[in-house]
Amino acid sequence: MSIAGGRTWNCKAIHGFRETEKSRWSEASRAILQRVQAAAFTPGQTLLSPVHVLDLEPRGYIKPHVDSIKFCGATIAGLSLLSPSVMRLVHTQEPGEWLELLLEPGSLYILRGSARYDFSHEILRDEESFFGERRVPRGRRISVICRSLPEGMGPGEQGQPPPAC
Ligand SMILES: O=C(O)CCC(=O)C(=O)O
Ligand SMILES: [Fe+2]
Repeated sequence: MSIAGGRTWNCKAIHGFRETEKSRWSEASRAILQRVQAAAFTPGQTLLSPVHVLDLEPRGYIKPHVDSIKFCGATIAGLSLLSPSVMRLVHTQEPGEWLELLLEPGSLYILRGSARYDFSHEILRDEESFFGERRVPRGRRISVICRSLPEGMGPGEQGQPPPAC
């Protein structure tokens, strides 16, 4: 399955989804992407292009993973749209060290530093979607994800496999 013209990546971490890579945006969307990029990236970082758009169905979820360092650099910035969701970060060496983020529609999360490399990230499935005591019912969720390229990789050398695999 793919969104208009998109390429489907077969990824084990993500369930109940379709996705695409998008390089053409309306002027209004470009302005939003520029704000995201100004907030999340330093001028020295080259961005993976095009932008990754992920459409998770209400029953869809993302299992814990660390984006591949082969294809994704030091920063991941995700704009979370439509349904609220809970993102959980768990330390890969110390599973008792974890935190959860409530991603309200329109919120932006930025994974960099330790959060990028030392913690896995996941989006909880509807049955487990709680933020503390608060139930966060899941509906369709769309995320728009900007990533930096691995250090030293030029725009022409971008790898093809999905960062989550
Ligand atoms: O949907 C998101 O916000 C995160 C997606 C993700 O983790 C990935 O594509 O690697
Ligand atoms: Fe990821």
